[in-house]
Order: sequence, then structure tokens, then C-alpha cells
Amino acid sequence: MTHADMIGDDLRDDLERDAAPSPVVAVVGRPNVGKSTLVNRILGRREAVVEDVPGVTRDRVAYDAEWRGRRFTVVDTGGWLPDAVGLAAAIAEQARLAVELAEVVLFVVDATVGATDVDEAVVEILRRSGKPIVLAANKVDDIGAESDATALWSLGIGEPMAVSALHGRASGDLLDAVLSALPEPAPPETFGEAGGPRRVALIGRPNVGKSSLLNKLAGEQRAVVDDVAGTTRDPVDELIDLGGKTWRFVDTAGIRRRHRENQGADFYATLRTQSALDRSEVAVVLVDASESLAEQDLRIVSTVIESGRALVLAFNKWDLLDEERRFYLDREIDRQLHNARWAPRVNISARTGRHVEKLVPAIETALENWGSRVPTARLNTFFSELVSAHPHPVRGGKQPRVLFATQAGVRPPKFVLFTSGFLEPGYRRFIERRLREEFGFEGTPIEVSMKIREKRGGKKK
Ligand SMILES: Nc1nc2c(ncn2[C@@H]2O[C@H](COP(=O)(O)OP(=O)(O)OP(=O)(O)O)[C@@H](O)[C@H]2O)c(=O)[nH]1
Ligand SMILES: Nc1nc2c(ncn2[C@@H]2O[C@H](COP(=O)(O)OP(=O)(O)OP(=O)(O)O)[C@@H](O)[C@H]2O)c(=O)[nH]1
Repeated sequence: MTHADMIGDDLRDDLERDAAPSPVVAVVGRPNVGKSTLVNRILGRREAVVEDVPGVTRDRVAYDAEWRGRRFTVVDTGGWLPDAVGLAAAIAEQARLAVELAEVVLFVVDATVGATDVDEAVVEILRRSGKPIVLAANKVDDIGAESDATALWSLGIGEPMAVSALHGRASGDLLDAVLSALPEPAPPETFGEAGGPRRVALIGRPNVGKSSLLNKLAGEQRAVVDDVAGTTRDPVDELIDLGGKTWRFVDTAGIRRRHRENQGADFYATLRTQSALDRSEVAVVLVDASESLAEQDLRIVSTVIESGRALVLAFNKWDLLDEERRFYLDREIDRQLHNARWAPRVNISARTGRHVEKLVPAIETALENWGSRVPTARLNTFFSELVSAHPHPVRGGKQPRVLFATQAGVRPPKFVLFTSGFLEPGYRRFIERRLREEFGFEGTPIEVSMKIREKRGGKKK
């Protein structure tokens, strides 16, 4: 087993499956007010770096947190002050960044010091953004200090929540306040009936062997399922038991009916492919391995990727291949299917049944990765290492950086990078490649998008 394999295995336990996207809570405040201590308190463990030195730069800036069953991502913006000059400017930058990327801002003030000019300036920025703000009056270690917190009403952003990050005093109340400021959780995306059989689309150009494979898989089974929507009387799906599980093969009627309607085959085939994809979670794209890859094969694969479904490639009619054809097939795959290098590949024969049983494990892997989530702290450790080992090339005297990354969704995994400038396509492809090397994602497309923070130009009035 290689080192990379070991990392992969280790990670597999760490990845959460099918988790819903979590909103971002950004922690803002002057140096030394106790932001890191508070973040640790929120996480319930010592993970963020706490230093007694103001303005200590941190590598890891984002963490997964959970309170009363609600998940969110905590971002400590304290570490991001690369080019800002002077304390006031630096904090202002931090606040702007926070309101850009967060759903809720947790503003930390040192109650023993009281509101400073810098704090007032931050309030201005936060208030203008319209984002919900939770005000933490920190270092209220005992009842005697409560009046320090009360004084912070003067900031005009609502109730100061008196807390002691160090001793944990009232941190539950603070988290309750954060929770109630979070947006309503989006209902989890469902594909068909919750907990029902997973939906598989068996697609491929005409004559590659779709109905032969379907017959092989279904065997004696003929559990035909009526259309859920009830718009048609036609049975469209089939439930098939494979590998100890029931699977829902969508639009099998389309596959079986094909023999009867040969007119306008291309147009209908495309339409049917799209509608099967819309209703499925994973696509098995069947290719006739005995022939050269066709334009249409590549188009179907691209359609699957664009529709964000998990993908398994099945090379059929393997019984017809000789050594020479196998050699050429490998080269064709290398050259023409590089956009789907990550898809599991099974070489089968629907006629003889060769390796047909390998389809199910491949489908399961693809589905699992399709719904996987990388823990935020892990993602940001990865990016901080990547960015320092392979910084973006300097362009016109500027060097865009990835400040922070979050996984915004699953099915398929979607990543959002918060950057200080436009990342070149080449660098984005590099990032995607490295993400795959690090986290696997076999069988699933991944989406990487950028949120560029514009550098504020002139002074505000
Ligand atoms: N008495 C008291 N001290 C605290 C409390 N919270 C934090 N501190 C202390 O304040 C100091 C600064 O805490 P940090 O959490 O590093 O502050 P920070 O805001 O993250 O600081 P930067 O890294 O400079 O941005 C540390 O010595 C903490 O132990 C608190 O509730 N009460
Ligand atoms: N040698 C060999 N022939 C196969 C295999 N699978 C399918 N065929 C043959 O390929 C032809 C097309 O198979 P079908 O299963 O009808 O293909 P299809 O993709 O459903 O075709 P359409 O209905 O046109 O979309 C038939 O003559 C099959 O017998 C295989 O694994 N090996």
C-alpha cells in the first residue's frame, strides 16, 4: 500500500456523507480581545491557536462547529491582514471581509477595555452591510464585570452578550444568539423518496448494449415501477436487486422500447438521456469497447459531468476485444476521455456476463464520493499548504491568494474559494487536480468556484 493510499483510507473515515451545506459565522475583533479563545470555546476543543501576542497570524482559519444539532462554519478572520497598514485599517479590512463571506458576524469586544474608536469604526462597516451581528462582550469573568458589558449598549448594535471565553461563562447563551441569527436551514435536497432505492441511469449511444445489460442485470426480475408523478400510465423505472440492495433503474422503458421506434433516433436518444439524467443520481455510461470511441460517446459523458451526476464508465462487448484493440482503446481513453479520468471504469460483457458484478461496487463508490464533505479545517490546512508550496504566479505585480475555502455543497461536492484576486484558469485546474489527489472523489464531478474580494479603492466619505 502506498503512502497516498493510506492517506486516502484515513480520510475516508473523516469525510462525512451527504451533509447539508453549513452557513459561515465570521469572528471579528481587535487583536487580543479573545477571538481565538472564543473560537476554541465554540468548537469545544483547543484547536485554534491562542497566543498572548496580539495579531498572531494563523494558518488555519476555518472550522466546523455544531450547536444544538445545527452545523455552521466558524471563520476566524484574525489571521488575514497581509497588506493592511496600521491597526485601524487592518481591522476595517477584516470586517469588510467578514461581511462579504459570512452569513452572521460575531463581533468580539474586550469589555474590560470598553468600546474603542477602532470598535466604532468596525460597527460602521458591519451595520452598513445589513448582516446579522452578534455582539460578544468578552472577558466578563465574574458578576462584578457585568457592568462593563452593559456599557457596550452604546455601540448601538443591540444587546452585548456578556461572556468569558476563558472560563466558558455564558458561552451557551452566546451560541444560542448565533444560532437564532443564522438563516433558516435549506431543506435537504432529495432525489425521489427519501431513503428509497438509489437511482441509476443506464445510458449510451444506440447499439452499445443497454438493453442487453439491463436484461442481464434484471435476470428474472421484472419489478416495474410506475411513474411517481403519475403523468403517464407508462411504467418507466425498474427496481432491480443487485449486491444485496435494491436499485432503481430510471427510464428502463425507454431502453426497452427503443427497438420499436427507429425514426429520429438521435434526437430522441439525446432527449431521453437528458431526462434519465435529470431523474438519476448516478449514470452508468455504456460504451462499445469493440469500436472506436465516437463523438456521441464523448458528448454523453460531458452531459453527465455538466449535469453534476456521479459517473461510472462501462466498456461493453469486452468479449469481442483482441489485444490490439485493447491497446488502441487505452490510447483513445487517454486522449479523449481526460475530462472523466476520475470515473471508475469497468470492462464488461453483457453477453457473457463477464465482470458485470463489478458494476455495483463502482456505482457505490461513485455515489459515496458524490455525497462526501471535506471537514472545513482539513480543507483549509490543505489550501494553506498548497498556496505556500505553489503560490499563484505574480501577474502585473499582483499575486492573488486563496484566503479561505469552504465546501458549499454536496451531490456533487462544490467548493467556494474566497480569493484576493482573479485566479487564472490554469491555476484553478491545478487546484482541482490537487483536490482530487488529496481527497479522492473517484466517480464524482467536483465544482470549484471563486468569490473574489474586490480591493476597495478610494476612501469612503
Ligand atoms: N480574563 C480573560 N482573559 C481572556 C478571555 N478570553 C481571552 N483571554 C485572554 O486574552 C488573550 C488574547 O486571547 P486570544 O484569544 O489570543 O485573542 P485574539 O483576539 O484571538 O487575538 P489575536 O490573535 O491578536 O487576534 C489571551 O491571553 C487569552 O487568554 C476571557 O474571557 N477572560
Ligand atoms: N459480442 C457482444 N455483443 C453484445 C454485447 N452486448 C450487446 N451486444 C449486442 O449488441 C447489439 C446491441 O445491443 P442492445 O442491447 O440492443 O443495445 P442498446 O444499447 O440497447 O441499443 P439501442 O436499443 O439501439 O439503444 C445486440 O446485437 C447485442 O446482442 C456484448 O457484451 N458482447
